[in-house]
Amino acid sequence: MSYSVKEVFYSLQGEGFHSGRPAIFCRLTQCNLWTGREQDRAKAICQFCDTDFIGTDGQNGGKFADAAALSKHLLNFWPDKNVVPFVVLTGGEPLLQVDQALIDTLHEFGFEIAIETNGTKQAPQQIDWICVSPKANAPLLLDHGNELKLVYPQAELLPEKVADLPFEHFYLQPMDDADPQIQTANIRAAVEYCLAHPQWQLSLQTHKLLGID
Ligand SMILES: C[S@@+](CC[C@H](N)C(=O)[O-])C[C@H]1O[C@@H](n2cnc3c(N)ncnc32)[C@H](O)[C@@H]1O
Ligand SMILES: Nc1nc2[nH]cc(C(=O)O)c2c(=O)[nH]1
Ligand code: SF4
Ligand SMILES: [Mg+2]
Repeated sequence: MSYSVKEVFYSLQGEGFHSGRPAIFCRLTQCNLWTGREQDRAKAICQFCDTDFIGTDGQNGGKFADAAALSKHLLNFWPDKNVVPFVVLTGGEPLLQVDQALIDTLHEFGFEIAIETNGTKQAPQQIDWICVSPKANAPLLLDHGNELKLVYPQAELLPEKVADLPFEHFYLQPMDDADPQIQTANIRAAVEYCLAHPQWQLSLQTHKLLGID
Protein backbone atom coordinates (compact mmCIF):
# COMPACT_ATOMS: atom_id res chain seq x y z
CA MET A 1 0.00 0.00 0.00
CA SER A 2 1.10 3.59 -0.53
CA TYR A 3 1.32 6.26 2.17
CA SER A 4 0.40 9.94 1.90
CA VAL A 5 2.56 12.10 4.14
CA LYS A 6 1.93 15.77 4.85
CA GLU A 7 5.39 16.48 6.28
CA VAL A 8 8.46 14.94 7.85
CA PHE A 9 10.70 16.79 10.27
CA TYR A 10 13.32 16.13 12.91
CA SER A 11 12.61 17.78 16.24
CA LEU A 12 12.20 17.13 19.95
CA GLN A 13 9.08 15.31 21.07
CA GLY A 14 7.24 18.23 22.64
CA GLU A 15 4.53 16.41 24.54
CA GLY A 16 3.90 13.71 27.10
CA PHE A 17 6.21 10.99 28.41
CA HIS A 18 8.95 11.41 25.78
CA SER A 19 9.07 15.23 26.01
CA GLY A 20 12.52 16.46 25.06
CA ARG A 21 13.51 13.31 23.18
CA PRO A 22 14.86 13.74 19.63
CA ALA A 23 12.50 12.16 17.13
CA ILE A 24 11.61 12.09 13.46
CA PHE A 25 7.99 13.17 13.02
CA CYS A 26 6.02 11.60 10.20
CA ARG A 27 2.72 13.42 9.78
CA LEU A 28 0.30 11.32 7.73
CA THR A 29 -2.44 13.11 5.83
CA GLN A 30 -6.16 13.03 6.68
CA CYS A 31 -8.23 12.53 9.80
CA ASN A 32 -11.54 10.79 10.45
CA LEU A 33 -12.71 13.45 12.97
CA TRP A 34 -12.23 16.61 10.83
CA THR A 35 -11.72 17.34 7.14
CA GLY A 36 -8.97 19.79 8.04
CA ARG A 37 -10.79 22.64 6.31
CA GLU A 38 -11.52 25.70 8.45
CA GLN A 39 -15.03 26.00 7.03
CA ASP A 40 -15.81 22.52 8.40
CA ARG A 41 -14.34 23.02 11.89
CA ALA A 42 -17.58 24.01 13.64
CA LYS A 43 -19.33 20.84 12.51
CA ALA A 44 -16.38 18.51 13.06
CA ILE A 45 -16.30 15.89 15.81
CA CYS A 46 -12.88 17.21 16.86
CA GLN A 47 -13.01 21.02 16.79
CA PHE A 48 -9.81 22.14 18.57
CA CYS A 49 -7.17 20.68 16.27
CA ASP A 50 -3.99 22.75 16.01
CA THR A 51 -2.58 20.99 12.94
CA ASP A 52 -2.58 21.29 9.16
CA PHE A 53 -2.71 17.72 7.89
CA ILE A 54 -4.17 18.21 4.41
CA GLY A 55 -2.28 17.13 1.33
CA THR A 56 1.34 16.12 0.80
CA ASP A 57 2.80 19.59 0.26
CA GLY A 58 4.51 20.14 3.62
CA GLN A 59 8.25 19.98 4.32
CA ASN A 60 9.65 16.65 3.08
CA GLY A 61 6.13 15.35 2.48
CA GLY A 62 4.93 13.30 -0.47
CA LYS A 63 3.36 10.07 -1.54
CA PHE A 64 5.40 6.93 -0.91
CA ALA A 65 4.79 3.82 -2.98
CA ASP A 66 5.43 1.30 -0.20
CA ALA A 67 6.65 0.84 3.36
CA ALA A 68 10.31 0.51 2.33
CA ALA A 69 10.24 3.79 0.39
CA LEU A 70 8.78 5.65 3.37
CA SER A 71 11.15 3.99 5.88
CA LYS A 72 14.16 4.91 3.73
CA HIS A 73 12.96 8.50 3.45
CA LEU A 74 12.47 8.78 7.23
CA LEU A 75 15.89 7.36 8.05
CA ASN A 76 17.55 10.20 6.10
CA PHE A 77 16.55 12.58 8.91
CA TRP A 78 18.35 10.70 11.71
CA PRO A 79 21.75 12.24 12.48
CA ASP A 80 23.59 9.45 14.33
CA LYS A 81 23.94 5.85 13.14
CA ASN A 82 25.04 4.83 16.65
CA VAL A 83 21.73 5.79 18.26
CA VAL A 84 18.51 3.88 17.56
CA PRO A 85 16.32 6.10 15.37
CA PHE A 86 13.04 7.14 16.98
CA VAL A 87 10.03 7.93 14.81
CA VAL A 88 6.71 9.44 15.92
CA LEU A 89 3.84 8.58 13.58
CA THR A 90 1.24 11.30 13.79
CA GLY A 91 -1.17 13.20 11.63
CA GLY A 92 -4.02 13.73 10.98
CA GLU A 93 -4.96 10.31 12.19
CA PRO A 94 -2.07 7.97 11.47
CA LEU A 95 -4.07 4.77 11.97
CA LEU A 96 -6.03 5.53 8.80
CA GLN A 97 -2.85 4.53 6.95
CA VAL A 98 -0.37 2.86 9.31
CA ASP A 99 -0.57 -0.89 8.74
CA GLN A 100 1.38 -3.96 9.83
CA ALA A 101 3.62 -3.74 6.76
CA LEU A 102 4.78 -0.25 7.73
CA ILE A 103 5.43 -1.22 11.36
CA ASP A 104 7.36 -4.35 10.38
CA THR A 105 9.39 -2.50 7.77
CA LEU A 106 10.24 0.38 10.11
CA HIS A 107 11.50 -2.22 12.60
CA GLU A 108 13.58 -3.87 9.86
CA PHE A 109 15.13 -0.45 9.26
CA GLY A 110 15.98 -0.30 12.97
CA PHE A 111 13.39 2.22 14.17
CA GLU A 112 11.81 2.48 17.58
CA ILE A 113 8.22 3.48 16.80
CA ALA A 114 5.82 5.74 18.67
CA ILE A 115 2.34 6.74 17.55
CA GLU A 116 0.00 9.60 18.41
CA THR A 117 -3.58 8.51 17.80
CA ASN A 118 -7.13 9.54 18.61
CA GLY A 119 -7.89 5.91 19.52
CA THR A 120 -10.80 5.44 17.12
CA LYS A 121 -9.05 2.65 15.18
CA GLN A 122 -7.26 -0.50 16.26
CA ALA A 123 -3.49 -0.44 15.86
CA PRO A 124 -1.18 -2.96 14.19
CA GLN A 125 0.92 -5.17 16.50
CA GLN A 126 4.39 -4.31 17.88
CA ILE A 127 4.22 -0.51 18.02
CA ASP A 128 6.76 0.37 20.71
CA TRP A 129 4.92 3.31 22.26
CA ILE A 130 1.21 4.05 21.93
CA CYS A 131 -0.11 7.46 22.95
CA VAL A 132 -3.89 7.70 22.78
CA SER A 133 -5.57 11.11 22.93
CA PRO A 134 -9.31 10.39 23.20
CA LYS A 135 -11.84 12.84 21.81
CA ALA A 136 -15.35 13.63 23.12
CA ASN A 137 -18.10 12.08 21.01
CA ALA A 138 -15.72 9.77 19.17
CA PRO A 139 -15.63 6.01 19.78
CA LEU A 140 -12.61 4.83 21.76
CA LEU A 141 -11.69 1.47 20.23
CA LEU A 142 -8.01 1.54 21.10
CA ASP A 143 -8.51 1.78 24.87
CA HIS A 144 -5.12 0.61 26.12
CA GLY A 145 -1.52 1.63 25.58
CA ASN A 146 1.46 3.33 27.15
CA GLU A 147 0.19 6.86 27.64
CA LEU A 148 -3.20 8.46 27.62
CA LYS A 149 -2.99 12.18 26.82
CA LEU A 150 -6.26 13.99 27.29
CA VAL A 151 -6.61 17.50 25.88
CA TYR A 152 -8.26 19.48 28.68
CA PRO A 153 -10.88 20.70 29.19
CA GLN A 154 -13.33 18.86 26.95
CA ALA A 155 -16.77 19.46 28.45
CA GLU A 156 -18.07 16.15 27.14
CA LEU A 157 -15.08 14.02 28.06
CA LEU A 158 -14.17 14.24 31.72
CA PRO A 159 -10.89 12.67 32.89
CA GLU A 160 -12.89 10.44 35.27
CA LYS A 161 -14.33 8.66 32.25
CA VAL A 162 -10.94 7.39 31.07
CA ALA A 163 -8.96 7.26 34.33
CA ASP A 164 -9.46 3.52 34.86
CA LEU A 165 -8.30 2.40 31.42
CA PRO A 166 -5.14 0.28 31.23
CA PHE A 167 -2.47 2.89 30.44
CA GLU A 168 0.88 3.32 32.19
CA HIS A 169 0.80 7.14 32.26
CA PHE A 170 -2.00 9.70 32.35
CA TYR A 171 -1.48 13.25 31.06
CA LEU A 172 -3.67 16.32 30.83
CA GLN A 173 -2.61 18.66 28.05
CA PRO A 174 -4.11 22.16 28.21
CA MET A 175 -6.15 22.91 25.11
CA ASP A 176 -4.24 25.45 23.02
CA ASP A 177 -6.44 28.37 22.03
CA ALA A 178 -5.83 31.50 19.96
CA ASP A 179 -7.48 33.60 22.69
CA PRO A 180 -4.83 34.17 25.40
CA GLN A 181 -7.45 34.45 28.16
CA ILE A 182 -8.95 31.09 27.28
CA GLN A 183 -5.46 29.66 26.94
CA THR A 184 -4.54 30.84 30.44
CA ALA A 185 -7.80 29.47 31.85
CA ASN A 186 -7.18 26.09 30.22
CA ILE A 187 -3.66 25.87 31.70
CA ARG A 188 -4.96 26.83 35.16
CA ALA A 189 -7.77 24.28 34.96
CA ALA A 190 -5.35 21.52 33.95
CA VAL A 191 -2.93 22.38 36.77
CA GLU A 192 -5.77 22.43 39.31
CA TYR A 193 -7.07 19.08 38.10
CA CYS A 194 -3.64 17.42 38.35
CA LEU A 195 -3.09 18.81 41.85
CA ALA A 196 -6.45 17.43 42.99
CA HIS A 197 -6.02 14.10 41.13
CA PRO A 198 -2.36 13.08 41.30
CA GLN A 199 -2.87 10.12 38.98
CA TRP A 200 -2.64 12.80 36.27
CA GLN A 201 0.45 14.71 35.19
CA LEU A 202 0.63 17.91 33.18
CA SER A 203 1.79 17.75 29.55
CA LEU A 204 2.78 21.08 28.04
CA GLN A 205 3.32 21.47 24.30
CA THR A 206 6.95 22.43 24.88
CA HIS A 207 7.79 22.71 21.15
CA LYS A 208 5.38 25.67 20.99
CA LEU A 209 7.04 27.29 23.99
CA LEU A 210 10.44 26.75 22.35
CA GLY A 211 9.32 27.94 18.92
CA ILE A 212 10.45 24.75 17.17
CA ASP A 213 8.52 22.31 14.95
C1 LIG B 1 -2.69 16.77 15.87
S1 LIG B 1 -2.94 15.33 16.82
C2 LIG B 1 -2.55 14.02 15.67
C3 LIG B 1 -2.73 12.62 16.23
C4 LIG B 1 -4.16 12.14 16.45
N1 LIG B 1 -5.06 12.53 15.44
C5 LIG B 1 -4.65 12.58 17.80
O1 LIG B 1 -5.56 13.38 17.88
O2 LIG B 1 -4.10 12.09 18.79
C6 LIG B 1 -1.50 15.32 17.90
C7 LIG B 1 -1.75 15.66 19.36
O3 LIG B 1 -2.10 17.04 19.44
C8 LIG B 1 -3.16 17.17 20.35
N2 LIG B 1 -3.85 18.44 20.06
C9 LIG B 1 -4.48 18.78 18.94
N3 LIG B 1 -4.98 20.01 19.02
C10 LIG B 1 -4.63 20.48 20.23
C11 LIG B 1 -4.85 21.71 20.92
N4 LIG B 1 -5.57 22.72 20.37
N5 LIG B 1 -4.33 21.85 22.16
C12 LIG B 1 -3.62 20.85 22.74
N6 LIG B 1 -3.38 19.68 22.15
C13 LIG B 1 -3.88 19.49 20.91
C14 LIG B 1 -3.98 15.93 20.08
O4 LIG B 1 -4.93 15.65 21.08
C15 LIG B 1 -2.89 14.89 19.98
O5 LIG B 1 -2.52 14.46 21.27
N1 LIG C 1 7.80 18.83 18.56
C1 LIG C 1 6.60 18.30 18.36
N2 LIG C 1 6.15 17.36 19.22
C2 LIG C 1 4.94 16.80 18.94
N3 LIG C 1 4.33 15.81 19.65
C3 LIG C 1 3.18 15.49 19.03
C4 LIG C 1 3.04 16.29 17.90
C5 LIG C 1 1.95 16.11 16.93
O1 LIG C 1 1.59 17.04 16.20
O2 LIG C 1 1.44 14.98 16.89
C6 LIG C 1 4.15 17.14 17.85
C7 LIG C 1 4.63 18.18 16.99
O3 LIG C 1 3.97 18.63 16.04
N4 LIG C 1 5.86 18.70 17.28
S1 SF4 D 1 -8.29 13.74 15.92
FE1 SF4 D 1 -6.19 14.55 15.99
S2 SF4 D 1 -5.68 15.16 13.88
FE2 SF4 D 1 -7.87 14.72 13.94
S3 SF4 D 1 -8.77 16.72 14.15
FE3 SF4 D 1 -8.52 15.89 16.24
S4 SF4 D 1 -6.48 16.54 16.99
FE4 SF4 D 1 -6.59 16.91 14.77
MG1 LIG E 1 1.41 19.04 16.92
